[in-house]
Amino acid sequence: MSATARRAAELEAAGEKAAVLVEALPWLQQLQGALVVVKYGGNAMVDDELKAAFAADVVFLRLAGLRPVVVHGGGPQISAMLDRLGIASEFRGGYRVTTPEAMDVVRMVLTGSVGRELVGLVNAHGPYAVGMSGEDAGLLTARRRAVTVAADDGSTEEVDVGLVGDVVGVDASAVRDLLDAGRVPVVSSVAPEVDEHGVLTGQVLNVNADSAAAALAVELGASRLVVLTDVEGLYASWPDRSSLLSEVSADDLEQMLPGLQSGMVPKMAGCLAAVRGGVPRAYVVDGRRPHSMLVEVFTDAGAGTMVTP
Ligand SMILES: Nc1ncnc2c1ncn2[C@@H]1O[C@H](COP(=O)(O)OP(=O)(O)O)[C@@H](O)[C@H]1O
Ligand SMILES: CC(=O)N[C@@H](CCC(=O)OP(=O)(O)O)C(=O)O
Repeated sequence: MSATARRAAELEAAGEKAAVLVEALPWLQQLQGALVVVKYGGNAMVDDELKAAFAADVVFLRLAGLRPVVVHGGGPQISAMLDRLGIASEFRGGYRVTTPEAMDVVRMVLTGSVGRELVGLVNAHGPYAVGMSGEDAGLLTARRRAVTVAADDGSTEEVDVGLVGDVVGVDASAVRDLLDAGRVPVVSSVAPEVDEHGVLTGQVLNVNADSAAAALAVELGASRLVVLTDVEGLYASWPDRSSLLSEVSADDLEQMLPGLQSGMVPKMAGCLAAVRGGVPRAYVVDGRRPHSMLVEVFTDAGAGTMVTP
């Protein structure tokens, strides 16, 4: 390639980069100060490069004038540790059956390991991230839940999944304090249990991270809930790859919910709860693609599946 042709190619590439920045401009204006809850799922956080790209995206949101809050899972990491310790674990209806022994490991892995790692990756860019769990400053409280599982004959049964909770209370004042101080809260989904009178029992519960993110997004009045996962988005008839939905309304999603499988159950129930609770948009995006969150937030085309009220 001649020097002139190379120069022309460089200028064209620079123009394309500028076009991307210009496309982001209206979104940057619209989203100044907007609170965005980002749920980072365990299956999209098994690769070091992806984790670093995710942390950079979070810092980008913060420096672009948004207010990101990260809620993280860690299902595969919990399963790996349970395996190492020889503790059996299984999922029913998308939720981990959690014995007291497993609960200790869930808490240790989510708050003590996965959360710490994310905080470190974000803070490689500056002192932004502060890790906390649902136990800190009364952030979350939860009540035990049973899980409804569909049998092959079409009937449903209630299954006891042990120390698994639904969020019943959110006190987000500590999260707001951190946001006001310019920090990025990084939250793990372990929550103290309350009884039917709202009294703390002294037990902690394992809360699915999608459900925790949705509850926090509602309480914070978030502008967006972005759920990163290990699939392109929601498929209308999984696993038919031609059935990817770019958009779904809350009403249509509610109809689909009983037919969904495995990890998609709490994820889509969370998105539904978020938009029904006042969050204008919830997105499920492919966390295996680096920077998919930035594409979702700052481009016209978006990525993944958008849930609207
Ligand atoms: N209708 C569906 N659309 C997309 N994925 C589905 C669907 N039904 C089941 N799945 C499965 O759900 C998985 C995502 O859930 P999960 O593994 O719990 O994610 P995460 O770890 O990100 O929370 C996908 O990888 C896919 O295998
Ligand atoms: C009750 C329940 O299933 N809790 C989850 C909590 C972690 C989580 O949600 O992690 P992902 O987002 O990576 O799936 C679990 O034990 O795996």
